[in-house]
Amino acid sequence: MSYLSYLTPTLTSPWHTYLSQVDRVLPYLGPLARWAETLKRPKRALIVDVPIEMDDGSVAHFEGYRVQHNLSRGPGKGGIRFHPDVTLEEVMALSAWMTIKCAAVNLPYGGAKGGIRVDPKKLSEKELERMTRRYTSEIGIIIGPQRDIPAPDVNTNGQIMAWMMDTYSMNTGMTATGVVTGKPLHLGGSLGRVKATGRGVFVTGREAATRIGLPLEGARIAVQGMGNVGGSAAELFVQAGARLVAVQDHSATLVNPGGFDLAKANEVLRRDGGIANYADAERVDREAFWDVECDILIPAALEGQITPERAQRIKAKLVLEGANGPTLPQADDVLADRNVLVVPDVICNAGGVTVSYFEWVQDFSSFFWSEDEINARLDRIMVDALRKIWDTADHYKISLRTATYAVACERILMAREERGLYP
Ligand SMILES: NC(=O)C1=CN([C@@H]2O[C@H](COP(=O)(O)OP(=O)(O)OC[C@H]3O[C@@H](n4cnc5c(N)ncnc54)[C@H](O)[C@@H]3O)[C@@H](O)[C@H]2O)C=CC1
Ligand SMILES: O=C(O)CCC(=O)C(=O)O
Repeated sequence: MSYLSYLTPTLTSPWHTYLSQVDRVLPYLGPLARWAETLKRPKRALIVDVPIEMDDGSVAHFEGYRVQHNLSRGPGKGGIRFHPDVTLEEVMALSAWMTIKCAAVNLPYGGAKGGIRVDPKKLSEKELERMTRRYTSEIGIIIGPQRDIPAPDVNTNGQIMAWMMDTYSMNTGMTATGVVTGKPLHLGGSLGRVKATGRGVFVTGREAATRIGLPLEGARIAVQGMGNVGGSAAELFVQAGARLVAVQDHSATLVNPGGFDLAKANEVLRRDGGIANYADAERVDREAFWDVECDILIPAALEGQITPERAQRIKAKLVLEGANGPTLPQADDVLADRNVLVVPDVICNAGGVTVSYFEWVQDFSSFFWSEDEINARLDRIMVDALRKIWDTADHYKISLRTATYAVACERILMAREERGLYP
C-alpha cells in the first residue's frame, strides 16, 4: 500500500482503513480499476489557520481543514466536524467516504469534508461564532453552492450552518442559501434533515433485518453515540417495537436489559449534553459495552471503534454503521467469520446527505416540499440503493461493504473515464 508523503498513517488510522477498503474492491472493477489511483489521493486539501479573539481579549489559533477528495460526479459535499482529535488525515478519510457514499446513493456530488481541531464545549457561544465565521472565510476560496457544499457532522448543527451561510453570503455579496445544508428551516433548511441520517440507518436496518429474519418487534438494540445520528435512529427503532438496552456516549456507558425510557433519556441528554445522569440503568465499565447482549448494534460516534478484539465479543447479529469508519478492516473479517452482518457506513448513514441533496435542490428551486414527501423519497432512495448493493454482494459473494464500493466506484470511475484525463 502506497502512502502520500505528507501522511504517516498507522494500521488503525482512518485513511489506512479507507485504502484497505479500496484495495478490496479492485478485483471487481474490471478495466475501470486502471483509474483506481484517483481514489487513493484527495484532489485538493486546504489547511487553514483560524485565529480568533477570545472573550478575555487573548488571541487563540485553531487548525482547520477542508478536503475535496473527488469531484468527478459533481460539486464536493460533506460535513464539518469540530473535535479536539480532528487531523488532516482523518478529514481526508471522511472526505473519501463521502465520495463513495454520494455515488452509492447516486447523488450528483463528489466527496468533501472539513473540520477544526477544537473542543467546542470549551468555547463560549460568541467564541464559537467567531471561530466558525473565520473558518468559513478561510475555506471560502474553495466552497460555494456549485463547488463544495458543507453540512453538519460531529459537534456542528443548524446554528453553525446558519453562521457559515451568513458569512459566505456577506463575503460574496449575495444570499447564498445553497452554500451549506442542514440549515435552520427559515434560512432555506429542509424539513426532515435533522433526523435524516438516523432515519436512513433505520430504513437500511429494517431492510437488512427483514432479509436475515430478525423481527424488529422486541429486538434489543445497543447504541454508541446518542447525538444527531444515534439518537434519531434509536427513536425510530423504539417506535418500531425494538428495545434500547445499552447506550454509550462520551459521558458514560449505561445498560438496562428491560429497555430505556427514551423520553426520559432525551430529557437528560437535552439538559446535560450527555447520558451519564440517566437514573434507570446500570452504569458499567466502558469496555463492557461490547459484551452487551443485543440483537442490533449501532455504532454512531467515532471511527475505529470496532477492533478485531471487540468484534470477537459483539453479541449482535446485525451491525448498523451510523458513524463513519467505525469498523477496522480486520474487524470486518472477524465479524464476517462470525456471521454478523454489517451494513456499512457508506450506505447505512447516507440518509443525511440524501436529504441534504433535497435541501440543496429545494434552495435552488425556491420551492419546498412537505416532510412526508421528503421521508417517502428518502425511504425509496435508500431501499433501492440497498437492493442494488445486496444483489451485487450476492452476485460476487462479497460483503455489503465491498459491494457498496463496487457499485459506487463503478459510477465514480466511469465519470472519471468519460471526463478524460486532461482538463
Ligand atoms: N450528522 C450527520 O448528518 C451525519 C453524521 N455521520 C456520522 O455519525 C457519527 C455521529 O455524528 P453526529 O450524531 O452528527 O454527532 P453528534 O455530535 O450529534 O453526536 C456525537 C455522539 O457521539 C458521542 N461520543 C463522542 N465521543 C465518544 C466516545 N469516545 N465514545 C462514545 N461516544 C462518544 C457523543 O457523546 C454524542 O452522543 C459521526 O461518525 C459522523 O461522521 C454520518 C452521516 C451524517
Ligand atoms: O449532509 C451532508 O452533506 C453530509 C453529511 C456527512 O457529513 C456525512 O454523511 O458523513
